[in-house]
Amino acid sequence: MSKAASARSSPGPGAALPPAGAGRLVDSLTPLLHEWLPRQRWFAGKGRPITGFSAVAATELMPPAGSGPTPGLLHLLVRVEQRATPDLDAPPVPVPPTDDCYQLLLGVRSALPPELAAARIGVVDTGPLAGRVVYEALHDPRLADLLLERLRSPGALGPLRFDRSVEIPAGLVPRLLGAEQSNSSLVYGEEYILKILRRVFPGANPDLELPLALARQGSRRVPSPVAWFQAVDGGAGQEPLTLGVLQPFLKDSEDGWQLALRALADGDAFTGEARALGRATAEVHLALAAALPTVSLGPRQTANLADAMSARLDATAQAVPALMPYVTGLRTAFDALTRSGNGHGQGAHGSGEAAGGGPVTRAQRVHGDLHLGQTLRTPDGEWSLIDFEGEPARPLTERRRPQPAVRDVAGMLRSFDYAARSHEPWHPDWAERCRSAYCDGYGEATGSDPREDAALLRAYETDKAVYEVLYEARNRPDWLPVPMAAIHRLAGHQP
Ligand SMILES: Nc1ncnc2c1ncn2[C@@H]1O[C@H](COP(=O)(O)OP(=O)(O)O)[C@@H](O)[C@H]1O
Ligand SMILES: O=P(O)(O)O[C@H]1O[C@H](CO)[C@@H](O[C@H]2O[C@H](CO)[C@@H](O)[C@H](O)[C@H]2O)[C@H](O)[C@H]1O
Repeated sequence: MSKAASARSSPGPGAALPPAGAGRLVDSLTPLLHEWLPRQRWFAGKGRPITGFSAVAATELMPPAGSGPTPGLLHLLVRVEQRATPDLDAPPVPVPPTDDCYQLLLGVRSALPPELAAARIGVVDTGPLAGRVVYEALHDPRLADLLLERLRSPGALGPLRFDRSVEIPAGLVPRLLGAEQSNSSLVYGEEYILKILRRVFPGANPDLELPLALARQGSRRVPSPVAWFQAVDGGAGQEPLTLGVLQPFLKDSEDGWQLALRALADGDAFTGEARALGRATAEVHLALAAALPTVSLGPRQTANLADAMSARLDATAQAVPALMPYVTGLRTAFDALTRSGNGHGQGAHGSGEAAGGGPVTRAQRVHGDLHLGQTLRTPDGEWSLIDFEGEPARPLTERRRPQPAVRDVAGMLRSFDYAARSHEPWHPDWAERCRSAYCDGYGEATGSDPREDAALLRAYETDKAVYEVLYEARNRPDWLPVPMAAIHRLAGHQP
């Protein structure tokens, strides 16, 4: 971030509220947030009652007007406390209490025009905004425009710091992308896309950190960030929270998921694209390994990896009882990681022996949640990777740890299976051929086929399918049969 324009005081109105004011504001919004927040797709704490809201920071990007049509824009960082309670319809499970921090951008008006009706959160009862309507600001072009203005002129505003690495043109017309996301994104003038992170954490967010590192490396496989904003004043030595990243918008690109479904519908093989995707993934991995530290995982760390996968399996089976009959079969994939002589450790990403014997696995920074929906093919036929946030449900420290690169390969292999399974009739051969072509392409670019790391690949594929079971149970219960079919296969049950 050192090359970025440095923070200096920012033009225009706006100010941070003092802690007491921020607290009063969030208290007055609490009844509305209770009702609205759990309904948002990006709210990660679904299925558990909210026990409280508290203010981390509140900043007026545009102070609410006393009256008249001018909208105010409030930037809130809100801590959401949730009790440890049973999850879904499952028997009690040890889901620990959480207090996650969410980023909210709220518009404030005295009356909401009809075109913003869908963005309405509600009318505030008490406190400084009593009688005003608050709404999801990203739906309001005037407020989306204001956010871009902040990014165009780097500087500090209370706890918020806006940085940019290039000049950004003014007057780009904003549009909000569809709601099916873990975060929220605004496209400006079909030239840039601003991703607003919703659940935010102290520490460098890989969604900014990795594209910046790849840009330094000269990688053309990832759109490089041109501006970003953070909260820097988290108190008591807390690291900054990454809040948003602006990147070039890949106009007229299509994502790999849509293209794969279209190929299935048209009876096309998709193997050429799968091979190209394998090469693109490999190129990103090579660039990440060159840009950021890599480590070797010895037998003990590999055993820890297997234990963590096993623990996730147990916790998920508690939360989603349909997984229970498969636990023993699935665990064999994790147990195999701790045995030597099983093909693990022979490929490019797991090579050599530890001093005391046993395999050594190479680990590096990875994408962490790679699937077809995270790939974009531009009109010139090139593939890019996006969304380096990692699996949103995992802690940031875990997501930022170097990991075996086959983890991403496994994610993409799962995705070909997902695509085939979500098409009627099911085409298992289509998925098999794509999976194979993807590994071929990956091997061509790295000189080593990921299938050589058979045990590691199977373990990661199993771990990913377990993650997907929980993800679908929480977010899209209708999709649960898709990962469950893979669970059936990976556990060694008869078709
Ligand atoms: N640079 C880009 N160019 C074009 N479209 C993009 C770009 N980045 C993201 N998108 C689109 O925005 C969607 C959401 O972005 P993503 O980073 O995956 O957000 P989330 O973490 O909320 O899922 C993607 O599925 C893709 O369609
Ligand atoms: O929101 P993100 O894109 O960061 O990722 C989450 O949502 C994904 C679904 O939108 C989910 O991916 C799963 O479904 C995909 C099809 O919609 C499929 O291609 C993936 O293979 C499958 O894992 C992802 O796991 C989740 O983290």
